Amino acid sequence: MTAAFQPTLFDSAVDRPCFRALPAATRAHGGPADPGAGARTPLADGAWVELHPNWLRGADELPDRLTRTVDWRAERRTMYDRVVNVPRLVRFYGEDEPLPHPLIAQGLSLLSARFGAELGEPFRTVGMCRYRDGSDSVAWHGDDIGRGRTEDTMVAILSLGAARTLLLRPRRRPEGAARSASLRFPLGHGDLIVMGGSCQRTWEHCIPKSTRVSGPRISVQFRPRGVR
Ligand SMILES: O=C(O)CCC(=O)C(=O)O
Ligand SMILES: [Fe+2]
Repeated sequence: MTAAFQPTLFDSAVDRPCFRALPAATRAHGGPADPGAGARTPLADGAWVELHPNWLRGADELPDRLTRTVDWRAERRTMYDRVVNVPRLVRFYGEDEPLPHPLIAQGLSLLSARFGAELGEPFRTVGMCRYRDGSDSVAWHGDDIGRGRTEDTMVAILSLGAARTLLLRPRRRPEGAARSASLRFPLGHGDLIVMGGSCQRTWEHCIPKSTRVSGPRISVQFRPRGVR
């Protein structure tokens, strides 16, 4: 008997993209060093993070589709006295702007349904980054342009395509102390990470460059009004 690949009814059902229901928040025990999957991990200074692996399942064609259909923008930024290329492509969809795919719109409303009551408002904007390869990255920062600088908020990120690692570290560093190790969140295709509480102003996150990246990645960031 040959071991040829035979798609089954079950496979085709799995192939249809669908969002997994997000479990109600449960608190992880053991503190920040143990970010348990699906659980809310409290971090120092009123920040927290939730990781939901495989939130979006079966959307294998979505990264290519977005790559082709989104009008990606290359940005340039002044760093000290030089103008440099931002090492990723971006596209920001403001409130009420048509979103580039129905799954992105569905994700936005599912996040609002799940977190809106606690957040006190819906998610409204969608930012997207395209990391073409392991030399694309985003440097340490908090999403603190706007309300994230002064208020608690939430930023939810859906990761598509190649796996990349998101790092988180506290901004505060006791005088003279070495920086504590950053927390590592490996994000694969379909995974969701939600940063909440004071995370954008008391912690920083980044996607470091890596030589061990298997291809392009797109991140989809869902934010409430006035957070960027
Ligand atoms: O690509 C990611 O997962 C992070 C993107 C990010 O932090 C941002 O655009 O503010
Ligand atoms: Fe960010």
